[in-house]
Amino acid sequence: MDDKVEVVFQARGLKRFYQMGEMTIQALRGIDLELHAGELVVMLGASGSGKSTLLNILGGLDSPSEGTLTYHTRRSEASHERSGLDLATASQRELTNFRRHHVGFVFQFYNLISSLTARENVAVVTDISRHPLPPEEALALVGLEHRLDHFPSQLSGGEQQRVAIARAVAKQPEVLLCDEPTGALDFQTGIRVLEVLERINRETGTTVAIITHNEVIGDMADRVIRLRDGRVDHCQANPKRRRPQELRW
Ligand SMILES: Nc1ncnc2c1ncn2[C@@H]1O[C@H](COP(=O)(O)OP(=O)(O)OP(=O)(O)O)[C@@H](O)[C@H]1O
Repeated sequence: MDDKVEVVFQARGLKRFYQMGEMTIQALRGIDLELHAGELVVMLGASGSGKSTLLNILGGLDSPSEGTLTYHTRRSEASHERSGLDLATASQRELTNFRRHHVGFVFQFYNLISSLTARENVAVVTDISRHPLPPEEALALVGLEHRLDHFPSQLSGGEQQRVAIARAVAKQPEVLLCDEPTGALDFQTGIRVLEVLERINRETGTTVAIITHNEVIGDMADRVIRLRDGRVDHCQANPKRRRPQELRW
């Protein structure tokens, strides 16, 4: 491995089982992987391959049944965090702290609060953050500086997703985890959202992981990780990242 690569997540033997009565569903069957600081990773896989399960575990929303998952922060406010936090054995308090200060989430459906404006939806998060961007700045980063006082119902689907991205990046997370961020959007709008994610990665150095079943999106990544049947099938570095506006599907 390149000496300069800084590991943000290291997963070893990650498994996630679901017990459904007599039946055990093996969503993850032993995942080994690393995510690197500052990279843009696309995780591809067929429906049911375990993508969302993995992303939820990386984000501290869920815990593995077996295995280890170490998170290394580049920030220095807590020495135990600096030396690596095992999310598999972390307490609820540590997981809450991790989610609040280190990761941002973007989901297929935007989960905005309908009674709050774009600015207020972002402020909900910045109010409890350690290093927040002003909501106006976060919204400018996603190209919505002219929509600050619009309510979700007054915004298009793509604009709502960009508010959701602004909300996720306003706390200046080290990692941005995106679960099918373009899944509910048409092609043009989806490209616009990918441009925003690419820009955030390029300009702020935030590690970005995007899960999708859309193979084409893999071309904009530094690395593509393919999941199959709860395992990493293949990991591949792209010689060159393509800009989202070059993608077609
Ligand atoms: N809460 C749950 N209870 C039981 N089984 C689950 C649960 N969540 C996921 N699974 C199962 O685990 C497997 C992996 O699911 P997961 O949602 O991670 O796949 P995915 O790759 O994200 O799929 P999709 O692209 O369709 O969203 C599937 O077989 C799914 O049915």
